[in-house]
Amino acid sequence: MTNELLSARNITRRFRGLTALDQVSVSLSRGAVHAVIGTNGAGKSTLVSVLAGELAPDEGSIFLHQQEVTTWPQPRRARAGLGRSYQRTTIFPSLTVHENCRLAAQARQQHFWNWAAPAGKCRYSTDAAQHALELAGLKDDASHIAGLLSHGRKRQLEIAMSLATAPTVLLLDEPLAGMGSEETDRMLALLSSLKTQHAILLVEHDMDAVFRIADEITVMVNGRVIAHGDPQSIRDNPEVQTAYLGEGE
Ligand SMILES: Nc1ncnc2c1ncn2[C@@H]1O[C@H](COP(=O)(O)OP(=O)(O)OP(=O)(O)O)[C@@H](O)[C@H]1O
Repeated sequence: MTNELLSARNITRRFRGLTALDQVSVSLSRGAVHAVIGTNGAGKSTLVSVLAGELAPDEGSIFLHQQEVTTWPQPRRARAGLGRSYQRTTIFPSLTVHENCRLAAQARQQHFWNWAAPAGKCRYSTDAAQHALELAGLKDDASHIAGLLSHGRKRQLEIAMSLATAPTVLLLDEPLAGMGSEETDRMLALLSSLKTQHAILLVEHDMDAVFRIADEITVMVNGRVIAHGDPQSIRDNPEVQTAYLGEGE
């Protein structure tokens, strides 16, 4: 049985005259963190948006669980197991941690006959929220007001909200941005524990963290993939050193 849960083949996306993605291919497998790195404007966030179904590609194909989903909109991909987090926090600050997760779960599970039902009465979403909080290490924060959490905990909550939708694939756009070293350590431990059951794509600028956590790395420059491989081969790749990491690093 293949562990490949998502693959994108030869994706091109243009914004008027600019080619933000140029024939980009990536594959995500259960049990692996696949980091996508690159300079500012390389196309990393565009790639995440195309994979998530928020932006349509001009060319190329996307497969989720071996099924072609290229034309599926984002909600349908989410229901099929694709979860994502954003560069900026997207929580509801006045609700509790548990309520945030419950709403995320309910959004996936929503049926026309229970739109009017109070969220707290929906057994599925309450259980899914509880499970997500446990997975994300936020069980003890369940009753806390989300807006009062530390920055690191807010990012954890975003991942918990994504987990509440029961995804198999997680697309994480800079989950470590703005974190101190302790928060980074905690998030990396969380990603390590999640990867056993999920395929994870990690867009990240923190190179130390990338080389600590990634099983494979794709390097992008100006919309193109210039290298792909295990962390050691990326570190040793002269084109990567010149174009991105800086010679001598
Ligand atoms: N909606 C849009 N309309 C026009 N151009 C866009 C749009 N979104 C992205 N771009 C351009 O596409 C290119 C790739 O942007 P993208 O945000 O994907 O890069 P990135 O690698 O994520 O950068 P960063 O690391 O700074 O977040 C950039 O030149 C950007 O200006």
